[in-house]
Amino acid sequence: MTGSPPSALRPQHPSPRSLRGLAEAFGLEVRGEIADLEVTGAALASGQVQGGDLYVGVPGRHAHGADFAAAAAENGAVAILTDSDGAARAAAAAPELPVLVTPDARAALGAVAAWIHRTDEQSATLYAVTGTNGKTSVVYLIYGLLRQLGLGAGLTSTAERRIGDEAVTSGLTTPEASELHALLARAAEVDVRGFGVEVSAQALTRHRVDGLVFDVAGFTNLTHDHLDDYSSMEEYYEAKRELFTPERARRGVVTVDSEWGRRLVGESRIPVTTLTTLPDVEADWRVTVIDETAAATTFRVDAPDGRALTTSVPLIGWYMAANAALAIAMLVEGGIDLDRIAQAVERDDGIPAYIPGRVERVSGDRGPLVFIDYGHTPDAFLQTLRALRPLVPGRVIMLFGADGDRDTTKRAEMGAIAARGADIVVVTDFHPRTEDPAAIRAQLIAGARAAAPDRELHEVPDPREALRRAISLAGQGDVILYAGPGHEDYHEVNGVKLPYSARDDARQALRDAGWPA
Ligand SMILES: CC(=O)N[C@H]1[C@@H](OP(=O)(O)OP(=O)(O)OC[C@H]2O[C@@H](n3ccc(=O)[nH]c3=O)[C@H](O)[C@@H]2O)O[C@H](CO)[C@@H](O)[C@@H]1O[C@H](C)C(=O)N[C@@H](C)C(=O)N[C@H](CCC(=O)O)C(=O)O
Ligand SMILES: Nc1ncnc2c1ncn2[C@@H]1O[C@H](COP(=O)(O)OP(=O)(O)OP(=O)(O)O)[C@@H](O)[C@H]1O
Repeated sequence: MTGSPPSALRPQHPSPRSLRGLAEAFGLEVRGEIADLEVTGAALASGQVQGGDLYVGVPGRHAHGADFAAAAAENGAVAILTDSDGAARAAAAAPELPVLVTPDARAALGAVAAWIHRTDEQSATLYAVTGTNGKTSVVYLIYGLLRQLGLGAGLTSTAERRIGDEAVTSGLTTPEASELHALLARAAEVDVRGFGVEVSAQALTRHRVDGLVFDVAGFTNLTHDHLDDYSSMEEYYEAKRELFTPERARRGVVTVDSEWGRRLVGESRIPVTTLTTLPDVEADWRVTVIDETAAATTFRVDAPDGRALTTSVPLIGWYMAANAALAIAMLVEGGIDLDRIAQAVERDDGIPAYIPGRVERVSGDRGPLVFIDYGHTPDAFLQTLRALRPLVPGRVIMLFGADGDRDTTKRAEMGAIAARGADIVVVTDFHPRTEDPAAIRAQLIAGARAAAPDRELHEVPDPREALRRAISLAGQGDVILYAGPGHEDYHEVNGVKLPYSARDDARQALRDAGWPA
């Protein structure tokens, strides 16, 4: 998400389709005159409607989208697709706007958007990645590898939507189906051969990836998160498992390091191949980390057919090797020969991946190492602290907060893991949204105190000041991990997104402290 409204990548030369044809194809009830109307796109938010769009009005938590029919019409919508309740609302709000009625407009949207954008004729290989942590990373690694192979590539992630070199900042992790199909249509215009999609559990639950079948689905891991949206880990798992069905994907690659991954293999309804980083776990693909430095992680991948590849990623931590290996295995499952990948990575001396805000180093060659990370789950904290510890002789200083209005049950555990794994913790504010920021900090601190009562702990509400405090405590040979903000460029307080880039601020704070950055 961004401080300013995210823009979207859409086809530049859409071929209009008849609205009458759409109504007939989907058996939609029509209210109003649509005889000569043509449609070129679809949008689920009135503010995102462009001329020629079908506006899709769905009920939400706060409002019914059909209530915004007038704004959609003003922006150029040719008609509204909505349910019967929405039809009555639309008639009141924008009597001139034709209405197409369907029982559940959100459920219809994927197929409708695919029809409008002709994405059922898609020729790019589609890769979907799900799991709690690592989705964005794997999607960027797939994109990086495809480009390395000389193939046109695209991606959608929490950080960006990207087609070739063209990128826009993301709103949701997984776009609504209207945006996703428009992206794929744009990708087809520029001959993208492979496209990576980060698929959240919410996307599967909310029809966002409807209207397409992925060629390869990948699974990273499943750990505590989103227990505000799902009532239990079981329910959260079941939402993710949905990706491994023939309606959603043709084949899969499952990381079996976790119990959830092993269970998924048994319950998948599509053929899957397995991957592990653990020596004592059975799997088709095996990943062995060879070397970890502050600049790169080197690893070996053993394929099921006996071939192997040794390479590196300019990313920190064993899990980036796991993420890169998953990307490689998914490409192989998608039809790319492993030897071709091996030649490309050997030629370039590794995989040239850049993942915005994922354990991203902002410090220079003197002073403390400073990494900005997007980790906001207990497991991401744990794994990243583990990855960083061996990189420095000195202390690990961890700076973090926790999202307001999101899963509150993970906070104590996040505090505990930080206090156990770091030498100094600095607790700050991170998107308090509508919650009392002091209460969020108190939950984190309670978790930290319970786990490591003697740990040096600083509570500094303002993130800018907190970062300066962390830097003032650090010297050469120490590392600062600032977990949470990652690539983001805002700090959300009470519904207002204030401009704030942790990466820029950290570089400035380092320079102010006399270190290069
Ligand atoms: C809880 C949830 O899923 N909310 C989603 C929902 O919003 P809502 O129900 O609150 O919508 P609402 O405000 O009642 O409005 C209803 C409808 O009217 C439309 N509207 C509203 C106002 C207006 O002026 N014009 C207009 O058209 C809205 O676009 C919406 O379609 O419909 C919106 C429109 O698509 C989504 O943006 C919004 O996602 C919110 C931002 C969200 O945070 N979702 C989270 C749960 C989420 O999906 N997260 C996952 C996982 C992240 C991860 O990887 O960790 C993700 O994929 O991002
Ligand atoms: N394979 C992994 N296992 C555990 N932790 C990981 C893994 N990969 C990345 N991480 C950690 O999780 C954080 C988020 O990584 P990434 O953005 O790739 O995951 P994600 O699944 O896309 O998360 P989100 O959906 O919240 O964007 C990283 O910044 C890092 O701290």
